[in-house]
Amino acid sequence: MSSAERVETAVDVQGSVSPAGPKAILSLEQVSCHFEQVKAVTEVDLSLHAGEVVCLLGPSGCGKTTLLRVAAGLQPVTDGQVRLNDQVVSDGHGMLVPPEKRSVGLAFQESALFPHLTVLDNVMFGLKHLKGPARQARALDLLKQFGMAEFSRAYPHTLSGGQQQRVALARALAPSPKIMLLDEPFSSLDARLRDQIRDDTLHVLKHIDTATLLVTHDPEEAMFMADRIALMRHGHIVQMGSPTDLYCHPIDPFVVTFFGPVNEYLGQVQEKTISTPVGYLDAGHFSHGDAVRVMIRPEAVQVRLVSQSTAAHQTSHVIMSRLLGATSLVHLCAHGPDGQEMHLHAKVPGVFLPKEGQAVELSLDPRQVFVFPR
Ligand SMILES: Nc1ncnc2c1ncn2[C@@H]1O[C@H](COP(=O)(O)OP(=O)(O)OP(=O)(O)O)[C@@H](O)[C@H]1O
Repeated sequence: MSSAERVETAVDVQGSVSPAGPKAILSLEQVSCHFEQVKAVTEVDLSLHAGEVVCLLGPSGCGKTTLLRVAAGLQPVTDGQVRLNDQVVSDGHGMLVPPEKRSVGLAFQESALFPHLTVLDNVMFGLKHLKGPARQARALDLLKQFGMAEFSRAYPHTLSGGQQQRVALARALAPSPKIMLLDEPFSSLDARLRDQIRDDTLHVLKHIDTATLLVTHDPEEAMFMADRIALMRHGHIVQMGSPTDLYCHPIDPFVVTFFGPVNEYLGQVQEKTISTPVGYLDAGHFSHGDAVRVMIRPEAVQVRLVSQSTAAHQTSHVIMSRLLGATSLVHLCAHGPDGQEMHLHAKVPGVFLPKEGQAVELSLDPRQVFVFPR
C-alpha cells in the first residue's frame, strides 16, 4: 500500500453564488415564509436568469415547494420581497401582482389535464391571445418537441402517465412563459421513462430560453438538469452553485453526504498531516492537534491489485466485490501506515471484481476527499 503517499485534500470551499451577466428575471430577496410555528423558509436570497435552470434540492420538508409557491405568487411571504423584472410582486405587506399576471408556467408531479379536451385543445387552452391557425401551429410545435404530435387528437384518459406528463409540460410551456416553475415533474414516472422525459424537457427548456426553477429531492436529477443548484435544509439555502461547485467543493458534511454515501474516518492532525488507513492527507488550514472528520467518496478510492507479500491481516485487501452495472463496488479492509484499520467502499468503473482476500494497494483522488472539523 502507498502508505508514504501524501495526498492534497480538497477542503471546504464556498460555491459561487450567481452568474455574472444580464439582470435577473426573478429575484427572491431575504424571503421568509412562516406558518405559525413552522419556519418553512427563512431569509432566502435567490435569483433566476433567462435561459438557466436552477434546481431547489433538499430533503423532504426543507421548504422547496413553499419557495416555488412564493415565486409563483401562490404563497404570500412573511418577510422579504419577490421581484419580477425588477418590479416588486410580493412583500411582507401582501401579494402585489397575482399569479396569472406573472407570466409563469407551472407543472407539478401529477399535472391534471382537462379530461374533456383533446391533447391539442389542452395545449391550446393557454394560447387565447393567438388567432386560430397560429394557435394551433404553436400548440403542435410544442407537442412535436415533446414527441406527442401524433397524439394531438387523443383524449387524456387514453394516454400513459408519462405521455400525460409530456402534454402537461407542453401545455405549461406553450404560452412562452418567462419563468417555468416545475415541482417534481418527473417523480411519478418509472426510471427509464423519467430519464427520457427529463432529457426531452431539458432540451426544450434550453431551446426556448425560459428561466426555470425546478424542485427535486433527487441529487442526480438536479445535477442532470441544473445550471445552478440551491441545496436547502430547514428552510435555508445551505449552498448555492453549479453542480461541480457542490459536488467538488461542498461547504459542510451535509452537502457531501447529500450527493451519496461516503467513507468516514475520524482522525487528528499531526503537524501538517492526517494519517489515515489509506495514506497521509495534507491537513490544509487545520492545525496540529485538531480533531477532524475525513470524508472520502467511494469514487475517490483507487485500487491496484498486488501480489501478497505479507500476511493478509497486515495488508490492505478485498472483502468482497459487487457489480452494480456501469460501476463495481469493492468492499476493502484498509491497513494504515500507523496500524489503523478501516472498512472502505471503492466505486470503480466497469466490471472489476477482485476476489476476497486479494491484496491491494490503495490511493486517493484528492479532489473527492473532504476534511471538516469534528
Ligand atoms: N400550508 C401550510 N401550513 C402549515 N405548514 C406548512 C404548509 N405548507 C408547508 N408547511 C410546512 O412547511 C415546511 C416546508 O414544507 P415544503 O412543502 O415547502 O417542503 P418540501 O421541501 O417541498 O418537502 P417535500 O419534498 O416533502 O415536498 C414543512 O414543515 C411543512 O409541513
